[in-house]
Amino acid sequence: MNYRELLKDKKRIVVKVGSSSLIHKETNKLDLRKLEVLVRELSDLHNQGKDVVLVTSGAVAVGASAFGMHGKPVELKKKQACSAVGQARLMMIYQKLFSEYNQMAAQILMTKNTMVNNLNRINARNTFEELLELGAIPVVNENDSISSYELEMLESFGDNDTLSAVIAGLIGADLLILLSDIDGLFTDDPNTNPDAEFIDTVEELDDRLLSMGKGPKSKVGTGGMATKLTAAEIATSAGADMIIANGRDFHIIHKLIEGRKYGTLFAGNKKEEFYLIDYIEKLL
Ligand SMILES: Nc1ncnc2c1ncn2[C@@H]1O[C@H](COP(=O)(O)OP(=O)(O)O)[C@@H](O)[C@H]1O
Ligand SMILES: N[C@@H](CCC(=O)OP(=O)(O)O)C(=O)O
Repeated sequence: MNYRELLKDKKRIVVKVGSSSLIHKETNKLDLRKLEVLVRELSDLHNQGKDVVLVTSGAVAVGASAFGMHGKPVELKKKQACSAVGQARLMMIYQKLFSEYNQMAAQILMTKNTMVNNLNRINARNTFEELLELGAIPVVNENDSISSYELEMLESFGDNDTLSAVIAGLIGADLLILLSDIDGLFTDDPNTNPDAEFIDTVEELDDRLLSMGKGPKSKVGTGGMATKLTAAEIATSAGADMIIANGRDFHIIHKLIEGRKYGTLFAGNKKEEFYLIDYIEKLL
């Protein structure tokens, strides 16, 4: 049997969408038609009886456009102010769209610090479990406007790729889907190397594969593929399958669940002794 055919039986699915998949590049404003498709796809997964968690970026970009800024701000406190305004707007729109499909959207804002602290981590897990039990769809982002730990340690925001994998591990998800502006993992960044080859399936993440995303990281300026491969390491070690696919058209979500061949699939490979905290500490 084709491994991808098993995807239709997944019960608990985390979907992460990057800013680039949600925002009109020219204006930094939300692509509302795409958001509608995203929400409809997730609502339908939920109607199929699956637990669904959405990890969404976009707060800084939406806030920047609300303030009339051109492009995303560089200065940290400006980014924080933008995320405070943008997160509220983003959530208002998700709430409205999910309610049109009779779904209950719930907001959870997290920081790495939340995950390191044992009590906070257990609280977060309990909240996710209760929300899913009650039939809500948690909508998650980093708590950018107050995430002082990351600011002190890294002087920049963390990223939602690793956050979504940590959440997948925390709640025992069996599938993580990262929707990006690229078709999946290539042997090198295809935007800079025309000879880069597409990788369909990764059964075992080894150092050679992990290094493929590292080089181009500095060139692309964002997390790029490096953070997606870190996410793959966490999610697959926790036992979840992970897919990186193109978020150009969010209809891809149901196509992936149907087992159709899009994106790069990383097969879950649960480590005998998997302790999420070990992986989180490596990120700090
Ligand atoms: N080995 C690779 N395979 C595919 N894409 C890569 C690779 N290395 C770097 N990239 C870059 O990663 C980008 C996607 O990451 P990113 O810009 O952070 O997207 P998102 O906003 O969706 O998280 C691609 O557009 C591509 O330029
Ligand atoms: N938390 C930030 C985005 C962080 C992030 O990982 O962004 P992206 O690389 O677009 O997924 C925001 O909402 O603007």
